[in-house]
Amino acid sequence: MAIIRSENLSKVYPVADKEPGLVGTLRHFLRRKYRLVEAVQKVSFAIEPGEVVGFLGANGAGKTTTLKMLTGLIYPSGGSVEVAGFVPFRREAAFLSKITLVMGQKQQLIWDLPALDSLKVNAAVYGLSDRDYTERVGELSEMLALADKLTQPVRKLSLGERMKAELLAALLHRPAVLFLDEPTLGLDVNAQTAVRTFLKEYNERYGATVLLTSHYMADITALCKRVLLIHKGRLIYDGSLDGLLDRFAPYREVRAEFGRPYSEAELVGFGEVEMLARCEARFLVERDSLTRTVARLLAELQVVDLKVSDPPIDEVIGKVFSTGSVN
Ligand SMILES: Nc1ncnc2c1ncn2[C@@H]1O[C@H](COP(=O)(O)OP(=O)(O)OP(=O)(O)O)[C@@H](O)[C@H]1O
Repeated sequence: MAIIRSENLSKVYPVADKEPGLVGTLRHFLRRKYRLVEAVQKVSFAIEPGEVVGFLGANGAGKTTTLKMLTGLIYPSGGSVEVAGFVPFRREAAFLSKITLVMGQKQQLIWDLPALDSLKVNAAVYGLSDRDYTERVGELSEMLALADKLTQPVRKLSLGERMKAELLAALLHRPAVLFLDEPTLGLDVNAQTAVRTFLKEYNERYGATVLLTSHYMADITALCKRVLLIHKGRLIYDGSLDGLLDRFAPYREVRAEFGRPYSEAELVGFGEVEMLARCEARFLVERDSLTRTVARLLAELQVVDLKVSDPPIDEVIGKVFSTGSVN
């Protein structure tokens, strides 16, 4: 049975429009003008326990708004939502102990205090016993390689260490559902990898369900078999990461090394030439004609080496975001 279920979930924000300057302010004061922003429109999906699902979309697509509705921070304007058997916006204590929301750009740890002090506050809020508290802090800080950092004031931690400490604080009550909004935002490559590895291990160890947004495709490819793609408030794809490539990138990338240089004119018949440098070339070839094209390349040209791969997923997603093409 699904642990997260969203049916026709919608959110409309009324946004006040104010002209600039003093006159604009006075006019706005006397007669307010509102415009409606349909941030999320009839979004439906269901997520099973233990799944790690990537939530993708360009800036302003509606990801954070959806996460806020799933965690009960805002009311939906329409549709229904259920998480772990609860209606999120009722914000019942039993619901809050089942979920966590981590936002890469927000922090809950107190800046001037050691993380351990904030963790004690969280333990009290969630009513953890001393035994559970000690055991969980020990286990999580070991998984996050953070043990010797918890006694330092948070402001003295590096960005990566701070994010790891934030995760520790967010997971102390061992929630069943993790909503992660850009958990690796701004981290260097090593810290990103550490956070990713931790999330994977956490999901495997505790069977937690994870819904994750990230602008770093490496996070998505490392963690998520399934992705949801939202575009201008509408869900335009729900399926496997591979299926996303099939649907939005109906071509494959062929890299070839030749025994002699070829001109672009000699190569255009094989596909869209993306790169040509002396004896090397990169083409985009339609998936449907891939076998035929490769056979022709081998038969008609002096091919020394040949490699076929999917185009980089960042490129594919970037194209969907910029063109809005859903076909
Ligand atoms: N409190 C609000 N009041 C009015 N409009 C809002 C509010 N919050 C978000 N919006 C608008 O709703 C739309 C969706 O925003 P949202 O923050 O959900 O997008 P997002 O996919 O999370 O984007 P990003 O990746 O940039 O964080 C945007 O057009 C945004 O300007």
